Amino acid sequence: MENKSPNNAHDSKKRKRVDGAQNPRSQVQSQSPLAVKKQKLLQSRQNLPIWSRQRDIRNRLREHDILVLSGETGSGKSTQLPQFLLAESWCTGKIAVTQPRRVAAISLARRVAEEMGSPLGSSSPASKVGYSVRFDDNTSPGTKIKYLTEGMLLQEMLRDGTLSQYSCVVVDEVHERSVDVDLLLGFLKQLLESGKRRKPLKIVVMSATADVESLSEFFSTPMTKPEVSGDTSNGTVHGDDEEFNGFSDSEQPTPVEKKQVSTCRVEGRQYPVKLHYLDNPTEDVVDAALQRILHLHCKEPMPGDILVFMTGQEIIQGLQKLVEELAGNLPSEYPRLLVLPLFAALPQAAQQRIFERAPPNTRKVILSTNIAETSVTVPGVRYVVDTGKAKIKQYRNRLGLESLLVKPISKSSADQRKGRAGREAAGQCFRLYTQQSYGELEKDTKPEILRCDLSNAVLKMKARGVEDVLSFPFLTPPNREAMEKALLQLLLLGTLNEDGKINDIGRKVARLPLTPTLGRIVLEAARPERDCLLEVIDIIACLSVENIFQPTDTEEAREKALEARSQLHRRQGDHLTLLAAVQAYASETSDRKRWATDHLISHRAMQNVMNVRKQLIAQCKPLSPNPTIRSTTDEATQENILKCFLKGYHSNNIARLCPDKTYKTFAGNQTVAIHPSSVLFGRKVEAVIYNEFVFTTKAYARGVSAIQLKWLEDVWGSS
Ligand SMILES: Nc1ncnc2c1ncn2[C@@H]1O[C@H](COP(=O)(O)OP(=O)(O)OP(=O)(O)O)[C@@H](O)[C@H]1O
Repeated sequence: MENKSPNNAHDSKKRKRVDGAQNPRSQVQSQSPLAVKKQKLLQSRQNLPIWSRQRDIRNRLREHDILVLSGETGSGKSTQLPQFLLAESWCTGKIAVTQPRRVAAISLARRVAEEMGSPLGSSSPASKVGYSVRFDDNTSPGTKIKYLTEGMLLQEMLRDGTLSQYSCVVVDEVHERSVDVDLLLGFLKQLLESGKRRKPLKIVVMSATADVESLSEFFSTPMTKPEVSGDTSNGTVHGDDEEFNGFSDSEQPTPVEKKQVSTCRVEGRQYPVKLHYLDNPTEDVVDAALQRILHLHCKEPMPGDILVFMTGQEIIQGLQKLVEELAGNLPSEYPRLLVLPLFAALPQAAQQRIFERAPPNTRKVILSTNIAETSVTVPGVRYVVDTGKAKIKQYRNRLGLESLLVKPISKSSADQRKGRAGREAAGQCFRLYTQQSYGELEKDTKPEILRCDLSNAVLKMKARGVEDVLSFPFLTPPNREAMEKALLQLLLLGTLNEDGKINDIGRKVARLPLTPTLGRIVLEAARPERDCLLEVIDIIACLSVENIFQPTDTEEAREKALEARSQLHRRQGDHLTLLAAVQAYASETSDRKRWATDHLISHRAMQNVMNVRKQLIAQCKPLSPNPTIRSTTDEATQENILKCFLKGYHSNNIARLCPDKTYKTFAGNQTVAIHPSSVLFGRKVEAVIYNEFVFTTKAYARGVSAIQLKWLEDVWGSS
């Protein structure tokens, strides 16, 4: 039968096998699934617009240290450019490729490993491609190309200031302008100008919508005075490059050579994307998305998956329910619908499901926040539905409050969203707004540094030895008031000394993969007086993942949840309730999944909590090598746990009850209500701490616990 097969591909495979029989070496090669896949992907790589620019790009980087590369979405920047550079004689170390988000870092590493015929990450010492994201370092000693989040590269810079293991840093999707990317650009500029690297370091900055002019100017204009006054007191190891001690304040400015920056534009994309707008604005964007999904599903041929951009987790889960209900009622001749949510707090394994091909006769519908907006290729997606909105972080200096607000996206974001279609074949993008509304959008999203709490950024700068943070080379300098506020907050947290220098606590906090606030809470818990490190880690692990409690959006659901979780609820509030849930889950030895279902708790979120908890315990070992396990029914322990949070939250996340029975925040004197999801909902206590200030129909505090005002003296009085 096999011999008579008319299938050419099959024949050619067979021919290869016959050839291989004569040459054992090629037999091994031709049979290795990795090599077969590599060969198969080579063809598509060669069709990418960037392929023909390979020689040009390599030449530019031989002559220049800095390249600003722009090119349309899907032209091949993220996957191809690092591979082009591997064979260059200057490339003796690794190539770091930063991404704004872990979902992109992981999926790009997986794709590039396939393209190179390499195993991924730590799965084999022979692996050439890996990734590193918070709580997951998947690299091997042989890793040459490492995709990592911007935050992870900043963490690496705290340990190795000259990035001595790298020959090249590619800063991808720079248009997103996260705080981390802005810090990274500043540090890289300082590093290049310091002349402290023995081996060359090449920098590539790229994006589809990069502001090439500002970036070139930023890198080519020398700093008048180098700003880094190296912090060597933390025992930093700098690898085999010369130590990057920076410059002390007393040193005279050294003339810095003007850097030549090369710029390059890659034109074109492989497949077109047809754009559609609404004729009239819609009032109900969720309903418009639902209608569009069903219309596409019923009218458009298979295959063709749908990617929908929504604002946040709750709205995504709501729409998921609606789509699933309606899809369940469709006549059987229609293909099946598989709805997959995607948002930041979702565990990694669940996020990665979107990259699996849909089962036969099934259409994938991915409901995503803007985390799938840049860099990712979701296999199978032909249609993008864009609601035109995103949750955007907003910081109000005066109040010291950071909140997430739903706002219209920028043109640049809309174009990135559109670019998620047309990556494997021609695609279509449905914008659920009018063409006029598109015209009215801002060109770019405002850099995060102009609209967020800067304490994390400032602590990172201080930990890296930047004394005068106000003159750090920022692509867009942040508001001075916000910087001063951050400095003050770090001082109140006890991470800086009165003279503004980082202290031991600050250094320890900067090394934890947590915000300064959460890091300070952990450090407080490790103090012998408090001695509740493991318990606080359990709570912080919960705060680092999606909500562990199943949503209760109706009164009936709320009552059911109250009953199911009654044994876990703690009258002191949500922090100790989370702790009770984690401890009960961890001690469940028979059937954890069942336990989670019975308590209306997400098993998936709990698995993630266990993972984060394990990693935080490992990272906190230096703080307390043998932490005690405390009885959490003991009142003194409960009080200590809450005092640790009070220490970290300081006056920012505290509200007290006023005579008119409303709660008012300490910072800003804002009226705030306890969120209905809290176990303290409806209760009146003298004061509360809370994890989040959110504004939906009104201002709410979420993740709330009761505290006593008399604790303040004990907590804030101590260093
Ligand atoms: N995981 C994947 N599965 C299938 N095809 C992929 C995958 N990743 C990349 N590709 C293919 O490679 C092309 C180039 O992707 P790449 O991410 O390198 O482009 P890019 O220029 O960086 O795009 P963007 O600016 O949108 O991030 C995609 O359009 C797609 O055809």
